[in-house]
Amino acid sequence: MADARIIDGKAFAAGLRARVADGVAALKASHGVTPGLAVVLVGEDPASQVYVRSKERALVDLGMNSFDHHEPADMAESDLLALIDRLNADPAVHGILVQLPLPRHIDSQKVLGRIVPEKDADGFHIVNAGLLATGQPGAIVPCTPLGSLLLIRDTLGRDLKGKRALVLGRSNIVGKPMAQLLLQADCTVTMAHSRTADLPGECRRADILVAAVGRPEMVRGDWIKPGATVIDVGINRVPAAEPGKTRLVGDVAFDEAVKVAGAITPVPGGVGPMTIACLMLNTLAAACRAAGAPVPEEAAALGNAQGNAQLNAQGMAR
Ligand SMILES: Nc1nc2c(c(=O)[nH]1)N[C@@H](CN(C=O)c1ccc(C(=O)N[C@@H](CCC(=O)O)C(=O)O)cc1)CN2
Ligand SMILES: [Mg+2]
Repeated sequence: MADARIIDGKAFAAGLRARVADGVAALKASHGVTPGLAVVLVGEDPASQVYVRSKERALVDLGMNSFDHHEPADMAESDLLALIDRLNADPAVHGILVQLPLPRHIDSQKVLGRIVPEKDADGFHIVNAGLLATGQPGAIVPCTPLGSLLLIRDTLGRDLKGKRALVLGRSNIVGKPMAQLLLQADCTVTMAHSRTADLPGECRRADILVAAVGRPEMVRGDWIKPGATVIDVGINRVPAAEPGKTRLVGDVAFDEAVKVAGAITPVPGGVGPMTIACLMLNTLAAACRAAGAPVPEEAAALGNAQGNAQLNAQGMAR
């Protein structure tokens, strides 16, 4: 069997960013509105600093406003909540992003829950989770699962009806929303996790396998159904062969899986770049909603007939 097609998330993300830039220009021209995202970073975690810088650069590159709030690690939770309140009230701010993880003395759920749902660019608020779970078009969808769905659609086409999908991992920010998106796309969805019996057997039944457990190379080649589409959400840093160096691996043993799968995302260069591109898309969508302009279809990402009918009714489908 030929090796799997490598799904180029970096290239797809570049195309998506170009479409977002076009949408930003169109919104400026039609409504005189420049989308703006407040980027809140608390503390000096080096990885978070890198991600936040990439987000701020992407915003400016695509013609949007970046409102940067870099706060000290010992910031009081009450001060962070007060900052969120100010951003909620600011009409120039269409989206608010609080980089995770937050320092341990701050209750992340409390902070994320303080963001008004319509500015929740990450889609982490329980109102957005509820809208997604009930299949409503106004949901802001978390960036990593949204990006994963866009890659799956690009690989398999938009009709995913009847496909068996397995989501490995049950986090609120990846596993659960990913399962909801696949369910709405009419897949038969299984959620698996560390306590699942016969995990390899469950995986082997899946036409679409999304791995989001945070365990380096846990999914082996012989866990994969021949020809399956494999989406590897894991970003794990492990020691490299060269002493003192590290390298990135996913949750899937890529060298084994590539020989069995039909298509597979690499790490790096697969799902990762989609996360920031989808944050840009969600920011544009939030600004469109605030301005009463049509929302880009990719941001809604409802793959089912019901969702598309709802979108058509609002003149949003492409
Ligand atoms: N508020 C949020 N916090 C965090 C999120 C998030 O979506 N919202 N996700 C992660 C970090 N993250 C963005 O914030 C992120 C992680 C990875 C990548 C990425 O492009 N990865 C590259 C590899 C990068 C490298 O070499 O280290 C890839 O996979 O190709 C983008 C964004 C946690 N926090
Ligand atoms: Mg990747």
